[in-house]
Amino acid sequence: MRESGTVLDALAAAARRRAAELRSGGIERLYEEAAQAGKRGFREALAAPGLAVISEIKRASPSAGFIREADPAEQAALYERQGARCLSVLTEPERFRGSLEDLRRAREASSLPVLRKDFTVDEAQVLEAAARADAVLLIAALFTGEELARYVALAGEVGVDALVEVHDEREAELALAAGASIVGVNNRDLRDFSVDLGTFERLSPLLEGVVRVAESGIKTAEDARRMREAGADAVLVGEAAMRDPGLVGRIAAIP
Ligand SMILES: O=P(O)(O)OC[C@@H](O)[C@@H](O)c1c[nH]c2ccccc12
Repeated sequence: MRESGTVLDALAAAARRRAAELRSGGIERLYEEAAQAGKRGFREALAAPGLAVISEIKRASPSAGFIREADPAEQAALYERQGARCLSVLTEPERFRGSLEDLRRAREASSLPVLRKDFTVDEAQVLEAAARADAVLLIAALFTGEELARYVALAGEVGVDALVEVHDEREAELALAAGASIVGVNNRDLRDFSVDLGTFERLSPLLEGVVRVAESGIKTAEDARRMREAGADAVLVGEAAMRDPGLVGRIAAIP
């Protein structure tokens, strides 16, 4: 596991505490809820022809601070009108000011597949996501290779797509070895919040067999075009789309 930054460690530790509470309610119940949930094809939406935009609902972040207040239902409907193919919703409460209620309301207000964006570190959280969303984020830096493979398999068993997020070559190899079918390259280093779109350009050739998502630091349609030219099937845009949803429409118009 990469020696990750203190913010990432703190977020993962908080997620572990929440997962323990979740688990205390009974893991069987979580399996039942996951099994009953309907699904919208997250992976299919990203794999369809043309550059897909995953538009994120994020009120704040450690790197940007407070971004802006948002009603998740209004934001979801606005993103859908602009041509987003999927939504990403932050559910981490402390540093991102998200919630499961945001996830529920965003998914209810649109027809788009929704990714639950949080610091998943436990089986219970995968099941919780499977009952409420169409995809779950697995950050490779938080797992050993064996753990990552186990969580990717679990996601497949309970019918939720897994977006495995990587930031370097080693993690890209881990994601492929774990059987990931969707890999997001985070252009932001979660240790120091530095952003380099070259990260996606460097790692993309390693990921040709899977659905490739370029995440973070995409501020203009030109940035998105650059990711497309480097092999991206999708771009995930948060802060810039929260500040200017019209950006989603400009990116969705890229052939
Ligand atoms: O706001 P940006 O620079 O467009 O980044 C969006 C998204 O990639 C970012 O929010 C993100 C990528 N991976 C994460 C993991 C946890 C929380 C957030 C993230």
